[in-house]
Amino acid sequence: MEQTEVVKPETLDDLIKVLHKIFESDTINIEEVQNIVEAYESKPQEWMKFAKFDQYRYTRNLVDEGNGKFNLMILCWGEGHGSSIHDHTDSHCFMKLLQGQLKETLFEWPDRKSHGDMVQKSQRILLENQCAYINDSIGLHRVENVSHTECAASLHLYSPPFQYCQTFDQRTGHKNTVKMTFWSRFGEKTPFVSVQENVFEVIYNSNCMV
Ligand SMILES: N[C@@H](CS(=O)O)C(=O)O
Ligand SMILES: [Fe+2]
Repeated sequence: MEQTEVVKPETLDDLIKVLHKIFESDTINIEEVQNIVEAYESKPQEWMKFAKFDQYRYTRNLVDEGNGKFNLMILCWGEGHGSSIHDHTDSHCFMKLLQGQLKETLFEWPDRKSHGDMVQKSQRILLENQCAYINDSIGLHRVENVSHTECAASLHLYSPPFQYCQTFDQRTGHKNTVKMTFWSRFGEKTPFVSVQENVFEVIYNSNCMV
């Protein structure tokens, strides 16, 4: 497979330019993207304008629409904030720590026969500048900022972009289809996203096992 030379992106803008180039192609090399995203050394002054925190839950802040090929966003995690167990709608998901640390817990997809607790596969702590990767064939995950004193920020790239995903109840494996919202887009707070609205807005409760 053709591979663009791994040149360290010096700034977030550089990284975005390189990503545009890579995603022009129809086939993407996961390792190449992971290496390039990891090579960018996070500098808060470059991404601060996108990093908008909420008191109650993590926020999703759109940075770039990748010519329709990917969505790049910064997620801001206050102390103790975490996501539900969820899938990634058949997309590639790259996740790089810009600041702080996050705990990622991987789960197996529940099957029809399974009752009760979902099966946990592994757990790891992601450190600053690391870039993790997940897709639906690897499994489901939950991400948490377990720190009581530090906030965290992470850069996520999803390709192709998606608006809906499924969340899962850890105790039962029951799933909901949810719409994902942006707290801000291109540095501007999204109108009408109130504090009552969840990151994952439930639109369809299947109320039955997967
Ligand atoms: N995939 C989640 C964030 S995470 O917990 O990986 C989202 O896009 O909101
Ligand atoms: Fe995720």
